[in-house]
Amino acid sequence: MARIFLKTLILRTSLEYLRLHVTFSSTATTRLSPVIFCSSFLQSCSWQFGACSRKLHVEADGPKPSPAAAPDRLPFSTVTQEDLAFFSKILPGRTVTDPDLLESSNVDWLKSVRGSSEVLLRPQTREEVSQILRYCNGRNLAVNPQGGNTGLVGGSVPVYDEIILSTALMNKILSFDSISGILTCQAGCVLENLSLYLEERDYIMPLDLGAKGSCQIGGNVATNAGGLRLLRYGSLRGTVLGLEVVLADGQVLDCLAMLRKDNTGYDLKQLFIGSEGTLGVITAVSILCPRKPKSVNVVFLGCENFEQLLKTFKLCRGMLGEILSAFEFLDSECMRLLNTHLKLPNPISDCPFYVVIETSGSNPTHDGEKLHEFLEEAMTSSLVTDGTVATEDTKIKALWSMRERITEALIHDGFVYKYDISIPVERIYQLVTDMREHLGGRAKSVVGYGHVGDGNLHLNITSPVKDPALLAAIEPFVYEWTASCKGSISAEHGLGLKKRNYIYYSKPSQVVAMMGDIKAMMDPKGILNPYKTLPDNLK
Ligand SMILES: O=C(O)CC[C@@H](O)C(=O)O
Ligand SMILES: [Zn+2]
Repeated sequence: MARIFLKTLILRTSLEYLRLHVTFSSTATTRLSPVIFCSSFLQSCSWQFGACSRKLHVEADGPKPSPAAAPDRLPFSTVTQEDLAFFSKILPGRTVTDPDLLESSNVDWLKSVRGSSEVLLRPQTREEVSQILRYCNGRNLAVNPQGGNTGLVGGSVPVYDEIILSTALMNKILSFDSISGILTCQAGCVLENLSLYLEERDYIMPLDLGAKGSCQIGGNVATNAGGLRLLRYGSLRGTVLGLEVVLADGQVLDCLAMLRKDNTGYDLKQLFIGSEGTLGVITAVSILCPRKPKSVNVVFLGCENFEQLLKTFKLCRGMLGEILSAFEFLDSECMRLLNTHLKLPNPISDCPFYVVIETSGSNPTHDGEKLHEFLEEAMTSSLVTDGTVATEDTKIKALWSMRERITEALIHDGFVYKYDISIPVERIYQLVTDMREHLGGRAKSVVGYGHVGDGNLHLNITSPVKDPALLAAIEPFVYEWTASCKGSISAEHGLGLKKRNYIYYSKPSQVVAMMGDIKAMMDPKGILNPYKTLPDNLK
């Protein structure tokens, strides 16, 4: 009975309220409820599935960093032939000095920060990392720890000639406990590979990012990456159970607990989560993984204004409760860029705002019923004006790409100024509106998208080329606006090189000074990822 009811409801819904193409999913024989979906949209974008947006590289002739962005080079030693001989001895065949091979490690994914390192080290074990750091500390050589190099704030590349210490070859899974769901692996494991490994065992990673095909778990933890599943599974500060870290002087700090509960003193691993490689190099991680949901649905909806979108979020939380796993948004400007630059067609009719809602649960019938009830309520109360639903994997990926590939679409629009703000959710879009008004016609595009469920806005502004006058109009306006709402000027991307000097907009000087004390205690010579995270002039 329930299934027939569902079928009737969704068909009625689609006919009366949604202008949609109705097709049946490939699982329609086992599930009676039809899937509402635009099939032409799916065909046209099927080629790009699995192609992680961060894998698409733009040409390597991007702009050089502005001199103002980098402080003067600190008095570290420079790498000598003797140093290279030492590295080659401990890392035979894994000490890279060929400038062509170093090129992609010297420049960030956005091509906005470019270092001039002459050596890239590729250790495979914590012992090798320990030997490298002990040596560099003794010689006063600066080190830039690097994971997948997908960061957006210039934290993952050298600023000058720092030695690049890549974790890419530290890519072994060390253990997985199928009862507790605790995974322990080396820091260089690529997030997508971990996800595939876990999915075969009926588990998933607690985090998911657009950059999953390239980013590494060590970098994710070092930056406390947020991403698309945070609403459901919380931040890495909760799901990371243990870390192994090599300190600046080469000591190995074993905090690799595999326990959910451990109140024996200070939780030192938290110091390294989000410290962007400035306090130690993470070499292994243990992380609590959720069970793979048996039923996943994704809905793509259109709203007339941001107020309706927020009401939809409130309704969604109330009606979907425990099965809600993501609530993301994009504005019509993002849609325009997806259409123009990536040729991704809008799966629904044009609307000022779009929402991606994901549900994950253990009972497809129960989840389907809840979702349909929510959709009916959202449509009858005119909170949403159009929409489409997917339950089948390929179609789910197609809808997700409308959200995940915005970063890539922006790269094709011009030089991108990126802001990653968290403020009380009611106000997140006001910043975009105010910025548009403030800039007038000076920017090429001003777009807003992000994680509504986490109160996290991604405000991105583009110009045909790098434009210092535009930057001067954006900053400090954007930071002052954020501080006036007691928000964070970096919700999930970190401070890196680009945002380090704006830390005071979100943290009191006393707190920043204490961060400086911790850095001085743990890395007295300051060799680990210099010029990042901490401001140039500690107050
Ligand atoms: O490109 C950005 O500004 C945001 C990237 C990422 O955090 C996202 O949520 O898509
Ligand atoms: Zn994000």
